[in-house]
Amino acid sequence: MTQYLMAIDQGTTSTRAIIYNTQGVPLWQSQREFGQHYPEDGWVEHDPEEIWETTLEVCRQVLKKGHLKAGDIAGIGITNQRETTLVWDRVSGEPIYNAIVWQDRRTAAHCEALKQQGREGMVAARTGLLLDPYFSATKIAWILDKVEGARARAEAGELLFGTVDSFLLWRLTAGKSHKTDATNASRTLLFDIHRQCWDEALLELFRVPAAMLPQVEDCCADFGVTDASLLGAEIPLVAIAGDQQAALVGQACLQPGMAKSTYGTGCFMMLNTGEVAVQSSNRLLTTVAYRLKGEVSYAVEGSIFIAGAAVQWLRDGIRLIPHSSVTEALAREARESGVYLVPAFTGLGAPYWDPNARGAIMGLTRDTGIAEIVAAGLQSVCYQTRDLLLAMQADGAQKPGTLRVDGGMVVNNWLVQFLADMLDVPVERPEVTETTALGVAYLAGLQLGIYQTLEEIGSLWYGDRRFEVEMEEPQRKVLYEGWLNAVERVRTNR
Ligand SMILES: Nc1ncnc2c1ncn2[C@@H]1O[C@H](COP(=O)(O)OP(=O)(O)O)[C@@H](O)[C@H]1O
Ligand SMILES: O=P(O)(O)OC[C@H](O)CO
Repeated sequence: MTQYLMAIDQGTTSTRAIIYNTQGVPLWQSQREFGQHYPEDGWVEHDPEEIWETTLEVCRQVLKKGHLKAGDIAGIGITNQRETTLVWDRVSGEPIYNAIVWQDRRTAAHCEALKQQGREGMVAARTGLLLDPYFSATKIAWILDKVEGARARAEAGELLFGTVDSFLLWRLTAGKSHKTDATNASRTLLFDIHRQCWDEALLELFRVPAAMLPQVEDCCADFGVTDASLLGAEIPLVAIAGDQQAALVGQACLQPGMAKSTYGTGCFMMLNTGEVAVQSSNRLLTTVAYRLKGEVSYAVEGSIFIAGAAVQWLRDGIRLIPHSSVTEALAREARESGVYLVPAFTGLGAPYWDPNARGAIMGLTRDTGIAEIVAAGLQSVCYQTRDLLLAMQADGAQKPGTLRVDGGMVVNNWLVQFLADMLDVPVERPEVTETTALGVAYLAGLQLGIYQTLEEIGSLWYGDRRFEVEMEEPQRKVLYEGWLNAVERVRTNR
C-alpha cells in the first residue's frame, strides 16, 4: 500500500531523508554529513559525487529503517540548499567542476564590475535579487570560463546547469528529467520572477547559454520517477522547493504578513507577501515563496550567511567548545561583557551585502573567557535577525505578531530567548523543527491529492514553546547599538 511520503533534504552540511505519514508526522529519518572544501579564501565547494552518494544512501537507509519497499512511498519531494551551482555533461551525467556553494565569494569582482556598469537596477527589477556572488549566475559563468573548453561545449548543448535539486533529479531519473521549480529558479539571477521565465537579457548579461537551463515547473508537478535500479522500484518525484521556501510552507506561513526564520548554517528570514512582489528599498530580496497551479506567492527575504556556522567555527575552527550543545550552558554563565563577534567569515549578507568584509571579535578584556565569546557568537545571530527585521519594517512591512523559528540552532533555548528579546517580538518554536523537509513533504502530499488545500496544511502546524519578550527597551538599545558599532568596523563598502 502506498501510504507514506518521503522528503529528501539536501542541505549545506548534511543530506537527510525523512519518511512521513499522511498527517505529516515524521516516522523515520536518516542523515549523513559530508565534506566542505575551502580551496581558497572565500571559496566553498562540495563534491557532487558526495552530494549524490549521501542522497542515495539516506534514501536507502530510511526505507530500511521503516522496513518499507519503494512501493510503500506514494511520492518524493526534494528540497535543497539553494543557489549552489553544478554544471554536468548531458550524456555521462559527470559534473565538470565541483559544486560551487552559495557561500562562495569568488565572483565578487565580476559582480562589482557589473555594478560599475550600472546593471544592478535592471537585474533587481527582473529577478528581485542583487548583484552578489551568493546567486548562481556568476558561478555558472566562472565554471564556463575557467574549465577548459566548457564554454564551447555549453554553447554546443553538451553541458547542463542545475541547482542541487536539478542535479539530484537528473541523477534520480537516470538522465530523463532536467527540471527545476520556480523557487530554485528565482535564486539564479537568470529568472524573471514577474513573467516567470528565463530572461534572455540576463542570459546575455551573464553569458549563460539557454541550452544549459532546466525547464521550470510549479513546486508541485510531475518531475519524473526514480530509476527502478536505485531504490528497488520507480517512485514518483512530485515536489521540489528551495529549502527556505519549503520551511515557509512547513511553518505554515501561508498568509501575507506571516514570517519565519530558519537557523541552520546560515539564517534566512522570510515574510510572505502573497501575490504582491514587494521591491525592497533596503537591500532585502524579493523571491518566489511558492508557485502552485501557475499562481505565484512571493516573499521578502533577508539572508545571513553565517548563523550555526559560527557555532561550528567555535567548535571545529578554534576548538573552543567540544560540542554545539554546550553553547547554551556557557551562554547562561557568561557575564554581560561588551564582547561582540561579527561572523563575517564569508562577507556580510543582508542588509549590508559586503562580500569583502571579514569577521572580528571585539571588546575583549583580561577577564573575557570562553563563555563570553560563545555568548557573543549566539548573540550575533540575533543581532543580525534584528537588522533584517528593521529592514523589512523600513520597507513598510508591519512588525509580525510573532516570528516562527526552526533549524538546527533553535534547540538552544538561551538563543531563542535572546532572539525574542532583541527583536521585541514573541518567538514561536514548532513541535517539528525540521520544517524544511516537512514543507516539501506537504507539497508532495498536495500534488498527490492527500491534502486538498494550503489551509488544510496550515491546520497541521503545532507549537512547542512560545518565548515572550523579557528585556526592557533601554537594555536592548544599548546592546544593539554596540552591535551596529562592531559591524561598522568590519565593513568595506560603507
Ligand atoms: N545546541 C545548539 N546551539 C547552537 N547551535 C547549534 C546547536 N546544535 C546545533 N547547532 C548548529 O546548528 C547548525 C545545524 O543546523 P541544520 O539546520 O542542521 O543546518 P543545515 O541545514 O544548514 O545543514 C550547525 O551549524 C550547528 O552549529
Ligand atoms: O542548507 P541551509 O539550510 O544552510 O540553507 C542554505 C540556503 O538555501 C542558501 O540560500
